[in-house]
Amino acid sequence: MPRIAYLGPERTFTEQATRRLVDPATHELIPATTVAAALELVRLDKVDAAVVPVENSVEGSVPPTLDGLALGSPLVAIAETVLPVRFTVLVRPGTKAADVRTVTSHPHALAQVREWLAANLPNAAELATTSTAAAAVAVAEGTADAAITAPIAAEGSALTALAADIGDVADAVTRFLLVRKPGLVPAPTGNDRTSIVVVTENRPGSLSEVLVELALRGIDLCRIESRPTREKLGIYRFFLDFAGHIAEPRVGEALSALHRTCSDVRFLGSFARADGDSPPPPPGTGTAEFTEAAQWLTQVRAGGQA
Ligand SMILES: O=C(O)C(=O)C[C@]1(C(=O)O)C=C[C@@H](O)C=C1
Repeated sequence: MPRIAYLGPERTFTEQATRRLVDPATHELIPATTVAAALELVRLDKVDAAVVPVENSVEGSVPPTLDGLALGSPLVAIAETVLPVRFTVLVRPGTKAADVRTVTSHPHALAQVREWLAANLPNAAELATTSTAAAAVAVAEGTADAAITAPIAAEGSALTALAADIGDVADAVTRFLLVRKPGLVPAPTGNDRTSIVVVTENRPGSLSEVLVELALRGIDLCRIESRPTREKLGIYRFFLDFAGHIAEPRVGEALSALHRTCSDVRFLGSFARADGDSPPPPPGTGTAEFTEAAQWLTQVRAGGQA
């Protein structure tokens, strides 16, 4: 049975995302304590793939996931899913709001309920945990008074809900990736995302040259984000997500151009998009037009044009 690591323990948002991305009846789900640990299990061949959170609509990207994909031996995403994110506040039975001195959760979860905390638990100190489910464990063990968890963490728990269905932004969502070692790229679906990370030279215009390679080919950029390379101040890695699949000529040509001109390009995957529809390629940038233009060039090179 294929083994899939995920950010655990059980009852995290990531576990729910994993259950959407793979069939739990035919895959063994292995909880890992951190994103880095889940990715390491893949690199060490202890599991076949891992599910990790990559970005949230309120708090932005998940830095351990970006760094974990950019550094170390290559890993690629083969699928994604987007989950709605609402939270439950779990306490030990009998605890009232006035008793709560410490509230714990994953930093991304705490960031999404900050207004609720200010209004309802203004005196509680925040403690970071590795996941929302780890926060529930901390409360059960008595190391914190309240946990901000996924709604599913309340099910079958000895803890009780002080509040449910909270979150400062009503329609918050988190996107998760299924990643594995490089292998066959999933077939294009017509609504795909390609993810890459590039390092450019620090000179005027180098980032805009990257963007121009995409713009020239009518490629819709969905996300751009920078993280430090850790070498020295001022040198960054840029994470780019854009519509399209590496099998499409326009995407392939853009990637080849970036490979020629950037200091480093790492392909992080082409896979079916879960967050809406990609716009159709603008005129002149569709697969048929690229194919026709390549045939025309071949003919001209062979002296076939009058
Ligand atoms: O702690 C969890 O339950 C997770 O799956 C992690 C995570 C995240 O990294 O953003 C996932 C979704 C929520 O946004 C809060 C936390």
